[in-house]
Amino acid sequence: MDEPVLLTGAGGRVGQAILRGLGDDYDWRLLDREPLPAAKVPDGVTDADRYVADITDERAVREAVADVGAVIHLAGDPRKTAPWDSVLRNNIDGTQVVMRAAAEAGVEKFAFASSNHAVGGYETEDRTPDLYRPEDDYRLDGEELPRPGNLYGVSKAAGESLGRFYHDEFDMSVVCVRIGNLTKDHPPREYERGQAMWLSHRDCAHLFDRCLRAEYGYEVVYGISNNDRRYYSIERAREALGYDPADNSADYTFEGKPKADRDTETNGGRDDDSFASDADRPAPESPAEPNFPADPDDA
Ligand SMILES: NC(=O)C1=CN([C@@H]2O[C@H](COP(=O)(O)OP(=O)(O)OC[C@H]3O[C@@H](n4cnc5c(N)ncnc54)[C@H](O)[C@@H]3O)[C@@H](O)[C@H]2O)C=CC1
Ligand SMILES: O=C1O[C@H](COP(=O)(O)O)[C@@H](O)[C@H](O)[C@H]1O
Repeated sequence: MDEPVLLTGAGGRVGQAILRGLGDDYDWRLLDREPLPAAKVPDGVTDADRYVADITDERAVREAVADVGAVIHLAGDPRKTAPWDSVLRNNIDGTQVVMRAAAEAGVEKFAFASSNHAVGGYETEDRTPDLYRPEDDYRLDGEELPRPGNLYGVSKAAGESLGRFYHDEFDMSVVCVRIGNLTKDHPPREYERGQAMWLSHRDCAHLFDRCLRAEYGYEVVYGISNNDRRYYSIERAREALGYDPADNSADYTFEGKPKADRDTETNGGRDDDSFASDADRPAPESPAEPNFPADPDDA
């Protein structure tokens, strides 16, 4: 892609996984309502390409999307316990502002961070916990209707619907990635559901790279690694996008330790957590903590 790529929510966990993997591969324009410390910004991204703005600010968003070829839209409230006023503002209203601005500016490709929680309602009592185990062959493939298990999931289903609308009305290519559970260096520990939907950092970066490079119309895909345990199919992501994940939660013990003789995740080839290639840059205070209060059951 020759034009810049706008990344919203660039300072967060997913944004940083993408930038650590693909920092050198695109001309990035970064938007976040929190100022990004230098350690979170790839080399070569100028101050002019860093927007400190809320995604509900239409003017700022229009400025940020001008002349970009693609948008990866991550900004929002990621909490599964998020209250309605927050998801309404940050996830639904904010997503509509970003998608409309992108469509009206003639952006070619738009990748939207949807969530496993858009379909959490399929995890019924009679299906769980078997669903999370490798022997179980139940699969969601992205063709099913959304079935949110919480209001956060409702907001993600709304984002998918907005994507459908802006694809149909403006012919913008839209891919909605129902992201599983992103953790760094190892799958979620002692958590069957989390291990079934693990998305490693390098697979996350690779998947969004494919969202920027592949040709598609409107797609809903699952964003998980190649886990033996899984109830999401990654076939559509493979077919439509050319996704070819490298990681598998089965290569780790239930406690999250790498099993012997496996190729441990390399963090996109970088051996630390930051972009600080020169000694003058401050080290990150902490790796990409979410700026909403944590979900109570997240350790
Ligand atoms: N981390 C995960 O495992 C998953 C994440 N997702 C989705 O991916 C996206 C990113 O999630 P994380 O990186 O985990 O969250 P995060 O909380 O670490 O990062 C979100 C970033 O967006 C920014 N932001 C939030 N609201 C904003 C607004 N109104 N205007 C401008 N910036 C705003 C925050 O400052 C933050 O830097 C979210 O949409 C989330 O729902 C979906 C499924 C799983
Ligand atoms: O959408 C999201 O999902 C992941 C995984 O969900 P969980 O119920 O297993 O915690 C969550 O970690 C992330 O914060 C959220 O945005």
